[in-house]
Amino acid sequence: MRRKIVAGNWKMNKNVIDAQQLMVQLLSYKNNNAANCEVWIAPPALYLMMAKDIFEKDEIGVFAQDMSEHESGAYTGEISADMLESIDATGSLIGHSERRQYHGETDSHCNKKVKLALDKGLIPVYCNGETLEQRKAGQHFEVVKNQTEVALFTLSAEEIKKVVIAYEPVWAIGTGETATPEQAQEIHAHIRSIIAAKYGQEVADEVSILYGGSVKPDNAKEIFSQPDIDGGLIGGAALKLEDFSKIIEAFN
Ligand SMILES: O=C(CO)COP(=O)(O)O
Repeated sequence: MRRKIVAGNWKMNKNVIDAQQLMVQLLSYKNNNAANCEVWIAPPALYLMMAKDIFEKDEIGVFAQDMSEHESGAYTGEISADMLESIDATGSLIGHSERRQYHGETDSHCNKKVKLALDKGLIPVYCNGETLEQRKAGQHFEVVKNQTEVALFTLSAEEIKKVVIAYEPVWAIGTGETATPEQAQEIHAHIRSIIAAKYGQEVADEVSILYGGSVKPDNAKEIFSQPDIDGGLIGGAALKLEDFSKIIEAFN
């Protein structure tokens, strides 16, 4: 059975007081409501240790938004897989489109990061997805195939089963424009078939593939009901308990 997940990517939002408040609200929500999925958050790195303190029984998975491709050393501003392991973080997002767009991250960087994360027992949430131009040019299947192969196909079958993939079409991120459930399902099935072609269907069936891009309380249920969509990576709607909890409940 592959895992079902609702993950919130907080991006660069909230000061420490607001971050703490939302974490405490989330904990109380989680303790008082049965969820049919795992709940994860990726707050800014500065708040990861606070998150680990608040979710001391691992009620909610705690993820970095990025981690270094290097093990340690003179890389100012970066955080390493080792550091994440040392605070018992659950994992890290890797290759988010905003990292690609603003920080020049490529799939070969992602490949190194995914491997490092796995070596440290962290869950990599590998993000991919096409731009608007690529979709308009009909290249989306090819782009996502290439991204997936470059970033993940040096992994063993045992390793790839531990990776969570988040398909996030760039044109749907923060735009209010969502892929239709059918458009998302089509790419999710495509990603699974690419994995199946290399690793076999059994392995492919174990890989959780999340959808991200303007998931909101009013569209989550339909998106999550697609057979190859195992949950969501939520941006804007993860910043308020009211919205995020409704998205979690879309699994019920
Ligand atoms: O980038 C995203 C999650 O990583 C999606 O962001 P939005 O939900 O704000 O579109």
